[in-house]
Amino acid sequence: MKIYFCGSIRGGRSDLQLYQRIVHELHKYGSVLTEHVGSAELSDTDLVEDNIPQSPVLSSPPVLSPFSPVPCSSHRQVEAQDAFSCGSVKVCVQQSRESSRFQLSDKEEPPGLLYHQSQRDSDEEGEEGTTGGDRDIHDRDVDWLQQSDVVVAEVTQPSLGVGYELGRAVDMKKKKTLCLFRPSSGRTLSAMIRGAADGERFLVRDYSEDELEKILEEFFSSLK
Ligand SMILES: O=c1[nH]c(=O)n([C@H]2C[C@H](O)[C@@H](COP(=O)(O)O)O2)cc1CO
Repeated sequence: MKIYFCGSIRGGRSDLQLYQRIVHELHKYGSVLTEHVGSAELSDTDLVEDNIPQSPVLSSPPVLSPFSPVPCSSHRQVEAQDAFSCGSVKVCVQQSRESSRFQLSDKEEPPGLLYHQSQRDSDEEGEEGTTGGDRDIHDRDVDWLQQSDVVVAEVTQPSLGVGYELGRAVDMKKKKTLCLFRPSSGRTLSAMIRGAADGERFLVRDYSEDELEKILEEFFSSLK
């Protein structure tokens, strides 16, 4: 069985470790065409001190100093001077090489407040060194999508690429698709994904990480 796994790359790599677990698990059921989605080489979550987050609404950056890492796989906690209240807040920030972006963690993120670094050139992100660049990545992935027997997507971290792949998969009439979403993230899944669920060919499953193996087992045994 050929499995196409979708997970965020340029959309943000905060779920990388989970993608690795999913890819590992999917190997039990077939060959995973998009193994690279779980590759640690496509991410770099090290906090670089000269890349201090800047608020788009402030003339000077908030004062941030590195704080000891919290027991959170993909974020670091920093203490930040809150320029709005003049108080001190603790926030989790994330920076990945793919997005060059700092983002407040899901749990602590006030609505609409994100600290962004400017994006790097797109050819520095995702799969580097692909000779034909983004065109080759796109064409190869659409080809793999067509070849695949099933699509499994982790959709908690929003990603344009994953959304696009799922839209294309819906149009490939016999493609069975499982979308996995973690409500514990505090996010709300796009209506364009949840609303596409038909309970048969396109499934959307809310889950927690400890249910992963069981859910995949159920999904793949339902295909037999
Ligand atoms: O370098 C890449 N390689 C690649 O295969 N993709 C595909 C696979 C992923 O499921 C999806 C991720 O999209 P995005 O990068 O917009 O988060 O797109 C995406 C990129 C970068 O956009």
